Amino acid sequence: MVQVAFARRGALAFVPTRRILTRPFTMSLSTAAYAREREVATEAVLRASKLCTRVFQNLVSASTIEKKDKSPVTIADYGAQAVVNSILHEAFPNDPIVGEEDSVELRGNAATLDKVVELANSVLDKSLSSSAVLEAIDLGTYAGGKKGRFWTLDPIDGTKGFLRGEQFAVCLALIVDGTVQLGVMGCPNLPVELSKPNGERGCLLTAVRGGGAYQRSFASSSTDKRIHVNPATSPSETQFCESVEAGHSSQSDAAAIAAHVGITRPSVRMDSQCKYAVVARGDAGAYLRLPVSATYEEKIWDHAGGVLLIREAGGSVCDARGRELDFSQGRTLKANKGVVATNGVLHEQIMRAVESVVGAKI
Ligand SMILES: Nc1ncnc2c1ncn2[C@@H]1O[C@H](COP(=O)(O)O)[C@@H](O)[C@H]1OP(=O)(O)O
Ligand SMILES: [Mg+2]
Ligand SMILES: [Mg+2]
Ligand SMILES: [Mg+2]
Repeated sequence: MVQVAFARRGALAFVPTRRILTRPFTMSLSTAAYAREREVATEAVLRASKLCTRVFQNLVSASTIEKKDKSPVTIADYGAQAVVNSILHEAFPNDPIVGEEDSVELRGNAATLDKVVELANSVLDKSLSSSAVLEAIDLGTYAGGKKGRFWTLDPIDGTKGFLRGEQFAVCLALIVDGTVQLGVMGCPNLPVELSKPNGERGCLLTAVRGGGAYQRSFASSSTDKRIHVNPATSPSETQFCESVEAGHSSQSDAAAIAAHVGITRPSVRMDSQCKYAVVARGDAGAYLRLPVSATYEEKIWDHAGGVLLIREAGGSVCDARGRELDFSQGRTLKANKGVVATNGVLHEQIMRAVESVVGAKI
């Protein structure tokens, strides 16, 4: 517990200086806060990531069906949600889950359900029946809210990126009384080093509140390495990161904001919460998500883990109006509009530009 206290504000004053200097901000995983949750979440996300990669390699072209909202959803989304929910429920049977998917369409499609069951069982140590898989998926129907502890899951964030063979992420976070305490993100297609796109791919990113942000590669021998945001003090030294989909975030407003702060490098465009990961590890200076619709409400599972990663890597996050993101409002971030995540140093400067470009219209 002593080592954990080093990372907590307030506890620092009681720790002798020499010990701070010799073991700065280190955490022992066995004694850290939420250690068991982190272990279980990591296991769940890695198994779900394996399932997604298997689907992409073998089945994706044959198995895309359409949800009523027309967004693509594959057997991988369902399978990953079944796997993560089932592992979470076994370890923490009293914890509710806010998950993106539900089983409604799957219940009317026996052939697809069979594939989902086979897939889920291929990465689990047990054999779930069809009804157990449906029940596991529907553990994700919790409404969220201000009080208590719950998980939020996006089994595949960036389904469009997944279908294109580009970036997607399995995103899991633990929220307690409205505050994100743990985030675990599996990014199967993300290069371990962005500058080496043909190098090793597959990253696990983890953050515990007050305990730092870490990355390791999917390779089994890999160990967690602490990550930090880019130290750039001038916007011109860095670039923005934004959605591939112009319908999810205004790329023209982002270009205007970049021009305003003197960024000349093109934005890094990628799908999913991988954008939070690349800002947290310093590949980009900021992630802008700028509203294109007056009515769209961001979902908590699209942001919870990523926001914690940014903060624990030394960065800052708020919405496009400068408000704190509020994860206590239910399944959506209905009190917020858009998201701006930065390396911290550049936050005020970027927010001034955001205000001047989009302030009047959001
Ligand atoms: N109009 C919209 N504005 C912002 N985000 C959206 C919109 N429609 C869908 N999304 C969500 O954006 C996320 C992907 O973002 P990105 O483009 O950054 O990868 C998905 O979770 C997707 O939700 P859904 O999974 O329900 O389709
Ligand atoms: Mg979706
Ligand atoms: Mg999503
Ligand atoms: Mg999704």
